[in-house]
Amino acid sequence: MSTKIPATVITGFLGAGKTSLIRHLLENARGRRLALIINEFGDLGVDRELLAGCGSATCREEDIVELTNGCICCTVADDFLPTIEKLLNQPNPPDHIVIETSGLALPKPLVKAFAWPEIRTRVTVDGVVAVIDAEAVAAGRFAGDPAAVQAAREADDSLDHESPLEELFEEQIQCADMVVLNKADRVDATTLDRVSRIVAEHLRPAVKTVVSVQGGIDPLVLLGLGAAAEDDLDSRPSHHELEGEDHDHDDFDSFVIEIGTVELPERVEERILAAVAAHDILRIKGFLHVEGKPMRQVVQGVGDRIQRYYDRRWKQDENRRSELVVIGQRGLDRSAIETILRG
Ligand SMILES: Nc1nc2c(ncn2[C@@H]2O[C@H](COP(=O)(O)OP(=O)(O)OP(=O)(O)O)[C@@H](O)[C@H]2O)c(=O)[nH]1
Repeated sequence: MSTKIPATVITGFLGAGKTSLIRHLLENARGRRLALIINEFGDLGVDRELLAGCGSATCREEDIVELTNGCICCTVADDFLPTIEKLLNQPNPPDHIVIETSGLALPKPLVKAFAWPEIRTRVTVDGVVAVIDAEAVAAGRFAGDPAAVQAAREADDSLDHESPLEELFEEQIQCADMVVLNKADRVDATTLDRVSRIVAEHLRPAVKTVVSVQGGIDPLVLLGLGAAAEDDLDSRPSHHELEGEDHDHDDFDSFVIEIGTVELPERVEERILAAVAAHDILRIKGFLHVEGKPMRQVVQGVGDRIQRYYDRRWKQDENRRSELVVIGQRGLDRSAIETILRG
Protein backbone atom coordinates (compact mmCIF):
# COMPACT_ATOMS: atom_id res chain seq x y z
CA MET A 1 0.00 0.00 0.00
CA SER A 2 1.24 3.46 -0.87
CA THR A 3 2.08 5.71 2.02
CA LYS A 4 2.51 8.79 -0.12
CA ILE A 5 0.92 11.97 1.16
CA PRO A 6 -1.67 13.27 -1.31
CA ALA A 7 -1.38 16.81 -2.64
CA THR A 8 -4.09 18.76 -4.44
CA VAL A 9 -3.15 21.58 -6.80
CA ILE A 10 -5.77 24.33 -7.07
CA THR A 11 -5.40 26.36 -10.22
CA GLY A 12 -7.67 28.96 -11.84
CA PHE A 13 -7.46 32.51 -13.09
CA LEU A 14 -7.17 35.61 -10.89
CA GLY A 15 -10.27 36.02 -8.76
CA ALA A 16 -11.95 32.79 -9.89
CA GLY A 17 -12.56 31.69 -6.31
CA LYS A 18 -9.54 29.56 -5.32
CA THR A 19 -9.16 31.08 -1.85
CA SER A 20 -12.90 30.80 -1.21
CA LEU A 21 -12.80 27.11 -2.16
CA ILE A 22 -9.82 26.44 0.11
CA ARG A 23 -11.50 28.25 2.97
CA HIS A 24 -14.48 25.93 2.54
CA LEU A 25 -12.14 22.91 2.53
CA LEU A 26 -10.51 24.03 5.77
CA GLU A 27 -13.85 24.62 7.44
CA ASN A 28 -15.14 21.19 6.43
CA ALA A 29 -12.04 19.01 6.74
CA ARG A 30 -13.61 16.70 9.35
CA GLY A 31 -10.47 16.10 11.35
CA ARG A 32 -8.14 15.73 8.41
CA ARG A 33 -5.01 17.84 8.94
CA LEU A 34 -4.28 19.96 5.92
CA ALA A 35 -1.16 21.94 5.04
CA LEU A 36 -1.44 24.85 2.65
CA ILE A 37 1.08 26.24 0.22
CA ILE A 38 -0.12 29.56 -1.16
CA ASN A 39 1.45 31.30 -4.10
CA GLU A 40 0.18 34.76 -4.82
CA PHE A 41 0.91 37.35 -7.48
CA GLY A 42 1.47 40.70 -5.79
CA ASP A 43 3.32 41.17 -2.54
CA LEU A 44 0.65 41.84 0.03
CA GLY A 45 -0.07 38.28 1.14
CA VAL A 46 -3.83 38.83 1.10
CA ASP A 47 -4.71 35.16 0.62
CA ARG A 48 -2.63 33.99 3.54
CA GLU A 49 -4.20 36.64 5.72
CA LEU A 50 -7.69 35.57 4.66
CA LEU A 51 -7.02 31.87 5.24
CA ALA A 52 -5.02 32.06 8.47
CA GLY A 53 -7.09 31.15 11.46
CA CYS A 54 -10.14 29.91 9.60
CA GLY A 55 -9.77 26.28 10.68
CA SER A 56 -7.19 26.26 13.44
CA ALA A 57 -7.22 22.54 14.33
CA THR A 58 -7.39 21.56 10.67
CA CYS A 59 -4.57 23.76 9.52
CA ARG A 60 -2.25 25.27 12.05
CA GLU A 61 -0.50 28.58 11.48
CA GLU A 62 2.82 26.77 10.81
CA ASP A 63 1.16 24.57 8.20
CA ILE A 64 0.37 27.58 6.03
CA VAL A 65 3.32 28.53 3.87
CA GLU A 66 3.26 31.44 1.49
CA LEU A 67 5.53 31.59 -1.53
CA THR A 68 5.79 35.18 -2.65
CA ASN A 69 8.96 34.97 -4.66
CA GLY A 70 7.22 35.17 -8.00
CA CYS A 71 5.01 32.72 -9.74
CA ILE A 72 5.29 29.16 -8.43
CA CYS A 73 5.61 27.60 -11.86
CA CYS A 74 8.82 29.54 -12.48
CA THR A 75 10.43 29.12 -9.04
CA VAL A 76 9.76 25.42 -8.53
CA ALA A 77 13.30 24.34 -7.71
CA ASP A 78 14.21 27.29 -5.49
CA ASP A 79 11.02 27.75 -3.59
CA PHE A 80 8.57 24.97 -3.96
CA LEU A 81 10.73 21.87 -3.48
CA PRO A 82 12.39 23.03 -0.25
CA THR A 83 8.99 24.08 1.08
CA ILE A 84 7.31 20.79 0.44
CA GLU A 85 10.29 18.85 1.80
CA LYS A 86 10.07 20.86 4.99
CA LEU A 87 6.38 19.99 5.35
CA LEU A 88 7.11 16.30 4.70
CA ASN A 89 9.99 16.25 7.17
CA GLN A 90 7.91 17.43 10.10
CA PRO A 91 7.71 14.88 12.93
CA ASN A 92 3.96 14.87 12.41
CA PRO A 93 3.36 15.52 8.70
CA PRO A 94 -0.03 16.65 7.40
CA ASP A 95 -2.65 14.25 6.04
CA HIS A 96 -3.08 16.22 2.83
CA ILE A 97 -1.30 19.14 1.18
CA VAL A 98 -3.28 21.77 -0.71
CA ILE A 99 -1.44 24.12 -3.05
CA GLU A 100 -3.05 27.32 -4.29
CA THR A 101 -1.20 28.51 -7.37
CA SER A 102 -1.25 32.13 -8.38
CA GLY A 103 -3.97 32.99 -10.88
CA LEU A 104 -1.25 33.51 -13.48
CA ALA A 105 0.54 30.20 -12.96
CA LEU A 106 0.67 27.32 -15.39
CA PRO A 107 -0.06 24.19 -13.38
CA LYS A 108 1.98 21.76 -15.44
CA PRO A 109 5.51 22.81 -14.38
CA LEU A 110 4.38 22.44 -10.78
CA VAL A 111 2.94 18.97 -11.36
CA LYS A 112 6.20 18.04 -13.08
CA ALA A 113 8.09 18.88 -9.90
CA PHE A 114 6.29 16.02 -8.18
CA ALA A 115 8.04 13.62 -10.53
CA TRP A 116 11.42 14.64 -9.10
CA PRO A 117 13.12 11.73 -7.35
CA GLU A 118 13.43 13.57 -4.01
CA ILE A 119 9.71 13.84 -3.54
CA ARG A 120 8.15 11.30 -5.85
CA THR A 121 8.43 8.52 -3.29
CA ARG A 122 6.82 10.58 -0.55
CA VAL A 123 4.02 12.59 -2.09
CA THR A 124 1.66 12.25 -5.04
CA VAL A 125 -0.57 14.72 -6.89
CA ASP A 126 -3.99 13.51 -5.89
CA GLY A 127 -5.58 15.89 -8.35
CA VAL A 128 -5.39 19.20 -10.18
CA VAL A 129 -8.55 21.22 -9.61
CA ALA A 130 -9.24 24.16 -11.94
CA VAL A 131 -11.59 26.81 -10.58
CA ILE A 132 -13.44 28.76 -13.26
CA ASP A 133 -15.24 32.09 -12.90
CA ALA A 134 -18.41 31.26 -14.82
CA GLU A 135 -19.44 34.90 -15.01
CA ALA A 136 -16.10 35.98 -16.49
CA VAL A 137 -16.09 33.18 -19.05
CA ALA A 138 -19.67 34.03 -20.03
CA ALA A 139 -18.63 37.66 -20.47
CA GLY A 140 -15.93 36.54 -22.90
CA ARG A 141 -13.09 37.71 -20.70
CA PHE A 142 -10.85 34.83 -21.80
CA ALA A 143 -11.87 33.60 -25.17
CA GLY A 144 -15.22 35.00 -26.08
CA ASP A 145 -17.35 32.90 -28.33
CA PRO A 146 -15.02 30.19 -29.68
CA ALA A 147 -16.72 30.17 -33.07
CA ALA A 148 -16.24 33.92 -33.46
CA VAL A 149 -12.61 33.69 -32.34
CA GLN A 150 -11.94 30.93 -34.84
CA ALA A 151 -13.62 32.90 -37.63
CA ALA A 152 -11.53 35.98 -36.81
CA ARG A 153 -8.35 33.88 -36.88
CA GLU A 154 -9.19 32.37 -40.20
CA ALA A 155 -9.86 35.83 -41.59
CA ASP A 156 -6.58 37.26 -40.32
CA ASP A 157 -3.37 35.24 -40.06
CA SER A 158 -1.79 37.73 -37.70
CA LEU A 159 -4.32 36.70 -35.04
CA ASP A 160 -2.88 33.24 -34.91
CA HIS A 161 -1.29 33.72 -31.54
CA GLU A 162 -3.68 33.41 -28.66
CA SER A 163 -3.92 36.13 -26.06
CA PRO A 164 -2.09 35.51 -22.78
CA LEU A 165 -5.44 35.26 -21.01
CA GLU A 166 -6.75 32.71 -23.42
CA GLU A 167 -3.60 30.59 -23.15
CA LEU A 168 -3.66 30.56 -19.39
CA PHE A 169 -7.33 29.67 -19.33
CA GLU A 170 -6.79 26.75 -21.69
CA GLU A 171 -3.70 25.42 -19.95
CA GLN A 172 -5.30 25.53 -16.57
CA ILE A 173 -8.28 23.50 -17.78
CA GLN A 174 -6.23 21.12 -19.89
CA CYS A 175 -4.20 20.12 -16.85
CA ALA A 176 -7.25 19.56 -14.64
CA ASP A 177 -8.55 16.35 -13.11
CA MET A 178 -11.65 18.19 -11.97
CA VAL A 179 -13.15 21.53 -12.97
CA VAL A 180 -15.17 23.69 -10.60
CA LEU A 181 -17.55 26.05 -12.39
CA ASN A 182 -17.74 28.70 -9.69
CA LYS A 183 -19.89 31.83 -9.29
CA ALA A 184 -22.93 29.89 -10.45
CA ASP A 185 -25.02 32.49 -8.62
CA ARG A 186 -23.87 35.14 -11.10
CA VAL A 187 -25.23 33.46 -14.24
CA ASP A 188 -28.54 31.90 -15.27
CA ALA A 189 -28.93 28.21 -16.13
CA THR A 190 -28.66 28.74 -19.89
CA THR A 191 -25.46 30.74 -19.52
CA LEU A 192 -24.00 28.17 -17.14
CA ASP A 193 -24.70 25.53 -19.72
CA ARG A 194 -22.96 27.59 -22.41
CA VAL A 195 -19.91 28.12 -20.16
CA SER A 196 -19.85 24.42 -19.41
CA ARG A 197 -19.68 23.69 -23.14
CA ILE A 198 -16.85 26.20 -23.68
CA VAL A 199 -14.89 24.56 -20.86
CA ALA A 200 -15.67 21.04 -22.09
CA GLU A 201 -13.87 21.77 -25.36
CA HIS A 202 -10.55 21.76 -23.52
CA LEU A 203 -11.04 18.98 -20.99
CA ARG A 204 -9.16 15.71 -21.10
CA PRO A 205 -11.42 12.66 -21.33
CA ALA A 206 -13.42 11.69 -18.24
CA VAL A 207 -12.69 14.92 -16.36
CA LYS A 208 -15.75 15.91 -14.35
CA THR A 209 -17.16 19.39 -13.93
CA VAL A 210 -18.91 20.44 -10.73
CA VAL A 211 -20.85 23.64 -10.17
CA SER A 212 -20.35 25.81 -7.09
CA VAL A 213 -21.05 29.05 -5.30
CA GLN A 214 -18.15 30.43 -3.22
CA GLY A 215 -16.25 27.18 -3.85
CA GLY A 216 -18.68 25.33 -1.60
CA ILE A 217 -17.71 21.82 -2.66
CA ASP A 218 -17.61 18.94 -0.20
CA PRO A 219 -14.00 17.86 0.50
CA LEU A 220 -15.11 14.29 -0.19
CA VAL A 221 -15.64 15.35 -3.81
CA LEU A 222 -12.44 17.37 -4.18
CA LEU A 223 -9.91 15.37 -2.19
CA GLY A 224 -9.09 11.72 -2.86
CA LEU A 225 -9.26 11.83 -6.68
CA GLY A 226 -6.22 9.51 -6.77
CA ALA A 227 -5.07 10.94 -10.10
CA ALA A 228 -1.29 10.55 -9.58
CA ALA A 229 -0.94 13.41 -12.06
CA GLU A 230 2.86 13.27 -11.95
CA ASP A 231 2.70 9.90 -13.75
CA ASP A 232 0.39 11.24 -16.40
CA LEU A 233 2.11 14.40 -17.64
CA ASP A 234 1.93 13.61 -21.32
CA SER A 235 -1.85 13.74 -21.35
CA ARG A 236 -1.73 17.36 -20.14
CA PRO A 237 -0.76 19.53 -23.08
CA SER A 238 0.96 22.90 -22.71
CA HIS A 239 1.21 25.64 -25.34
CA HIS A 240 4.60 26.62 -24.01
CA GLU A 241 6.07 23.17 -24.42
CA LEU A 242 4.60 22.79 -27.88
CA GLU A 243 6.05 26.12 -28.94
CA GLY A 244 9.32 25.64 -27.06
CA GLU A 245 8.67 28.87 -25.17
CA ASP A 246 9.06 29.79 -21.57
CA HIS A 247 6.13 31.05 -19.63
CA ASP A 248 6.36 34.82 -19.76
CA HIS A 249 5.08 36.80 -16.82
CA ASP A 250 6.05 39.97 -18.57
CA ASP A 251 2.60 39.65 -20.08
CA PHE A 252 1.28 40.90 -16.75
CA ASP A 253 1.97 43.77 -14.36
CA SER A 254 1.26 44.06 -10.66
CA PHE A 255 1.93 46.74 -8.05
CA VAL A 256 0.81 47.77 -4.59
CA ILE A 257 -0.72 51.21 -3.96
CA GLU A 258 -0.89 52.77 -0.50
CA ILE A 259 -3.81 55.14 -0.15
CA GLY A 260 -3.55 56.27 3.48
CA THR A 261 -6.24 56.13 6.15
CA VAL A 262 -9.67 56.15 4.60
CA GLU A 263 -12.55 58.30 5.81
CA LEU A 264 -15.32 56.86 3.65
CA PRO A 265 -14.68 53.38 2.19
CA GLU A 266 -17.60 53.79 -0.24
CA ARG A 267 -15.59 56.56 -1.92
CA VAL A 268 -12.68 54.14 -2.36
CA GLU A 269 -15.07 51.70 -3.99
CA GLU A 270 -16.20 54.43 -6.41
CA ARG A 271 -12.59 55.20 -7.24
CA ILE A 272 -11.80 51.52 -7.81
CA LEU A 273 -14.75 51.31 -10.20
CA ALA A 274 -13.51 54.41 -12.01
CA ALA A 275 -10.01 52.92 -12.30
CA VAL A 276 -11.39 49.61 -13.57
CA ALA A 277 -13.53 51.42 -16.14
CA ALA A 278 -10.59 53.48 -17.43
CA HIS A 279 -7.81 50.87 -17.30
CA ASP A 280 -7.41 47.23 -18.14
CA ILE A 281 -7.33 46.01 -14.54
CA LEU A 282 -7.93 42.29 -13.96
CA ARG A 283 -7.83 42.15 -10.18
CA ILE A 284 -7.65 44.49 -7.19
CA LYS A 285 -7.50 43.34 -3.59
CA GLY A 286 -6.22 44.51 -0.25
CA PHE A 287 -7.11 46.01 3.10
CA LEU A 288 -8.35 49.43 4.21
CA HIS A 289 -7.67 51.23 7.45
CA VAL A 290 -10.92 53.11 7.97
CA GLU A 291 -10.75 56.14 10.26
CA GLY A 292 -12.09 55.43 13.73
CA LYS A 293 -12.65 51.71 13.09
CA PRO A 294 -10.89 49.04 15.15
CA MET A 295 -11.49 46.46 12.36
CA ARG A 296 -9.67 46.23 9.06
CA GLN A 297 -11.75 46.20 5.91
CA VAL A 298 -11.09 43.67 3.14
CA VAL A 299 -11.53 44.89 -0.45
CA GLN A 300 -11.93 42.40 -3.28
CA GLY A 301 -12.36 43.39 -6.92
CA VAL A 302 -12.76 41.09 -9.90
CA GLY A 303 -13.61 43.00 -13.06
CA ASP A 304 -16.17 45.60 -12.00
CA ARG A 305 -17.47 43.54 -9.09
CA ILE A 306 -16.28 44.92 -5.77
CA GLN A 307 -16.78 43.31 -2.38
CA ARG A 308 -15.97 44.96 0.95
CA TYR A 309 -16.26 43.66 4.50
CA TYR A 310 -14.61 44.00 7.91
CA ASP A 311 -12.84 40.72 8.68
CA ARG A 312 -11.02 41.21 11.99
CA ARG A 313 -9.69 43.71 14.48
CA TRP A 314 -6.33 45.21 13.77
CA LYS A 315 -3.72 43.61 16.01
CA GLN A 316 -2.04 45.70 18.67
CA ASP A 317 1.36 45.82 16.96
CA GLU A 318 0.08 45.80 13.40
CA ASN A 319 0.89 48.56 10.96
CA ARG A 320 -2.56 49.92 10.07
CA ARG A 321 -2.36 50.76 6.41
CA SER A 322 -4.65 50.91 3.40
CA GLU A 323 -2.99 48.97 0.61
CA LEU A 324 -4.33 47.59 -2.63
CA VAL A 325 -2.66 45.16 -5.04
CA VAL A 326 -3.49 45.96 -8.65
CA ILE A 327 -2.98 43.31 -11.35
CA GLY A 328 -3.49 43.64 -15.08
CA GLN A 329 -1.99 42.93 -18.44
CA ARG A 330 1.32 44.52 -19.36
CA GLY A 331 1.31 48.25 -19.84
CA LEU A 332 -0.94 49.26 -16.94
CA ASP A 333 -0.52 52.98 -16.29
CA ARG A 334 0.52 52.88 -12.66
CA SER A 335 0.65 56.60 -12.00
CA ALA A 336 -2.76 57.25 -13.59
CA ILE A 337 -4.30 54.42 -11.55
CA GLU A 338 -2.59 55.67 -8.42
CA THR A 339 -4.02 59.14 -8.98
CA ILE A 340 -7.55 57.77 -9.35
CA LEU A 341 -7.32 55.48 -6.32
CA ARG A 342 -5.92 58.19 -4.07
CA GLY A 343 -8.76 60.52 -5.06
N1 LIG B 1 -20.86 36.07 -6.42
C1 LIG B 1 -19.86 35.23 -6.14
N2 LIG B 1 -18.66 35.72 -5.75
C2 LIG B 1 -17.69 34.84 -5.49
C3 LIG B 1 -17.86 33.44 -5.62
N3 LIG B 1 -16.68 32.83 -5.31
C4 LIG B 1 -15.82 33.81 -4.98
N4 LIG B 1 -16.41 35.02 -5.08
C5 LIG B 1 -15.83 36.34 -4.82
O1 LIG B 1 -14.83 36.60 -5.81
C6 LIG B 1 -13.75 37.32 -5.24
C7 LIG B 1 -12.46 36.53 -5.46
O2 LIG B 1 -12.52 35.29 -4.76
P1 LIG B 1 -11.21 34.53 -4.27
O3 LIG B 1 -11.65 33.26 -3.63
O4 LIG B 1 -10.35 35.44 -3.50
O5 LIG B 1 -10.52 34.23 -5.68
P2 LIG B 1 -9.03 33.71 -5.97
O6 LIG B 1 -9.13 32.83 -7.15
O7 LIG B 1 -8.43 33.14 -4.73
O8 LIG B 1 -8.29 35.08 -6.33
P3 LIG B 1 -6.68 35.29 -6.58
O9 LIG B 1 -5.98 34.56 -5.45
O10 LIG B 1 -6.49 36.77 -6.50
O11 LIG B 1 -6.36 34.75 -7.91
C8 LIG B 1 -14.09 37.49 -3.76
O12 LIG B 1 -14.68 38.75 -3.62
C9 LIG B 1 -15.09 36.38 -3.50
O13 LIG B 1 -15.97 36.66 -2.44
C10 LIG B 1 -19.14 32.96 -6.04
O14 LIG B 1 -19.38 31.76 -6.21
N5 LIG B 1 -20.08 33.89 -6.30
